[in-house]
Amino acid sequence: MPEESRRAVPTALPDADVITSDAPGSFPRSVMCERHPALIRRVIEAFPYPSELRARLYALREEATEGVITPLDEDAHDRDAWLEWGLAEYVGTPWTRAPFLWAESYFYRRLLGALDYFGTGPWQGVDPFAPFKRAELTGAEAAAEVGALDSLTELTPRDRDRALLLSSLWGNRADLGFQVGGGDTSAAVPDLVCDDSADLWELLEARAGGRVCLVADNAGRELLSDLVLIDTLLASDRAREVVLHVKPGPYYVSDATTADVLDGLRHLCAAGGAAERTGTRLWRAMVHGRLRVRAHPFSCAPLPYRDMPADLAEEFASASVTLMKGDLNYRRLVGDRHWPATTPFAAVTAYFPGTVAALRTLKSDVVTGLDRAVVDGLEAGGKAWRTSGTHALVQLAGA
Ligand SMILES: O=P(O)(O)OC[C@@]1(O)O[C@H](CO)[C@@H](O)[C@@H]1O
Repeated sequence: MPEESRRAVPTALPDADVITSDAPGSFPRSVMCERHPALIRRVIEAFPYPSELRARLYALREEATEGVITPLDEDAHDRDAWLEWGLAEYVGTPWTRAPFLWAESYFYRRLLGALDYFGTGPWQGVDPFAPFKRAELTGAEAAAEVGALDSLTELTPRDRDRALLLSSLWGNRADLGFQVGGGDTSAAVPDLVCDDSADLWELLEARAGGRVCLVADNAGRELLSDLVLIDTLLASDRAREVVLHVKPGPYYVSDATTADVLDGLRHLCAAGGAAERTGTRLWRAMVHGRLRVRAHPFSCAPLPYRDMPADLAEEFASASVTLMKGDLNYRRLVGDRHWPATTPFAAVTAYFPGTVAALRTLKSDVVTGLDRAVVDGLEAGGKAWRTSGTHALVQLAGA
């Protein structure tokens, strides 16, 4: 079994195979062999890349769908990090045989490399996903959600809290990689297969005045709702400080970077009404240090959080709660394995330093912490409830 984590999983947990994209017809296989080629096609259509960059993208598409993993260039700036993350072990392995989490992450690193994102030439730092993220931020849905902030004042504080948490959770379905794969983001608020939100708000009240870490997922609409959630935590002093973890570079199409946070803030400030007041408070919070943005290299690592470095563990340990947003962060939090869905969430996150809450729309196979009856009901429904984006969860552990 390929090693997904570099640290042994405690024996108290059920034996669960690491998820790979080896099985024909599986969701991971469709991501590696259909969604990624579709993404390469969309990126090429979105930019007037010169032929040598297009050729590299086509070569990556061939390698990542039918070939074996090849190493980074000797002079790659992050080669040591990737060697630390297991690159030498996987070179020569068919992409579909490596852990899905590892291979998918490496695909995005290689895509940036193919486009000279880390180079010193004219394409340095050009985010290949920027057009998609920008279009989502300026789209009709985002405008409607921003406009809805004006009516939040009509809600009771409790209802406002619930609405904001659901918005942050619901926003997670709007990830562009999911949409590239034909995911439906138009359905109503996702069914909650597990809902610890009441306990989460109770904990935030009890630990008022602490530091909340929010590990962001997608830019655009999801990030806007995360920013509004952060504002309400700061304005109500349920958080003295919020540390917003973003990615150090473009990742998984729509994952948020610092540039996306600034785009989101400017979008709120320019929207007028309650959105403008929210954006202005958040801008001031950043200036005065109550809202800090962090872009740790491990946020783009191909490994589970079980392998996180000490400095990141210390930061999460110091938080009153760490809010983990999205599907990819969930996979990294619990370990991307074929866990039985009833495996206790507390058991698979027992390693995590401090209290952690996952807010996630289900868009991939892994899930834990569900009641048997809920699983039986979902399975009876016959639909691809794990990957369709129609269900979501709020799970809390380590309180
Ligand atoms: O973390 P997000 O944005 O909620 O979702 C990311 C994600 O669901 O998209 C990929 C498929 O496109 C999955 O492999 C991955 O987990």
